[in-house]
Amino acid sequence: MPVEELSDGIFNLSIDDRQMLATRNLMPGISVYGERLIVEDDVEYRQWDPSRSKLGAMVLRNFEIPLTYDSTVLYLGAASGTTVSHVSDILRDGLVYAVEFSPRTMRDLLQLCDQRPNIIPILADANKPQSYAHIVEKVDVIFQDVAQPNQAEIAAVNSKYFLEENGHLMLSIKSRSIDTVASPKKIFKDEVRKLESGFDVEFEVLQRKELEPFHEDHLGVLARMFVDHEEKE
Ligand SMILES: C[S@@+](CC[C@H](N)C(=O)[O-])C[C@H]1O[C@@H](n2cnc3c(N)ncnc32)[C@H](O)[C@@H]1O
Repeated sequence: MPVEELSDGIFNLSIDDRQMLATRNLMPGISVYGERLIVEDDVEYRQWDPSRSKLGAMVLRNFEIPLTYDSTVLYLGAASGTTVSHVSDILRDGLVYAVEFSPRTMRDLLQLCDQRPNIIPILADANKPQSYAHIVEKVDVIFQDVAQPNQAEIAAVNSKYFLEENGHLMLSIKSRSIDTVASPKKIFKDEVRKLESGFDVEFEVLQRKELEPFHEDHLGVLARMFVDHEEKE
């Protein structure tokens, strides 16, 4: 079975002429959400369904994924950990801080954390980074999937607290969480403009693409935080 590494720890498997996105399973033998496990050359992979994961969709939409085996990541909007589990697979020697504000969902996430030592669960509102500043160190990457009206602001305020110099922000923007009536294209343009110049941290937007056909009315954004204003000139 041909296996192609698309990015560090992220694979495309060709099975019976069909392509399958996958990560290498950090916990062999354990399926997290009913996904398929495939063994090839003594390595076990876990199928990664892009229609259940904005990050998975971003991989298939050819974003440059800034994650490596030893990255530290702040993940905002972890839910029960479907995508966090794949981030955990990728970060074999790294760490992911997983923030989720729903106590009920957090209970499922805690079960995942029991199995995986590189996930630190945090029950908190991503609007209040000061409430978890005593737990989270500086990170290489922030990934955000929170479906809130102030998505860009949440990304900016967390980046200011936690993102390393030249660190990357990966953001999924859901237009319908911002405005159900306005055109998604206009909303996306406004949100990207806010990221570029609307806050006291500024970002260089490196890639922006809609996440269809996997997620309707969602924009994926990859950005790098400017260290200071001079660098931008
Ligand atoms: C679309 S789901 C995330 C799915 C998840 N990223 C995945 O791919 O497995 C959005 C999650 O963000 C959480 N959320 C929304 N607003 C939040 C906030 N302000 N702080 C923390 N979590 C939030 C919701 O409770 C929900 O679980």
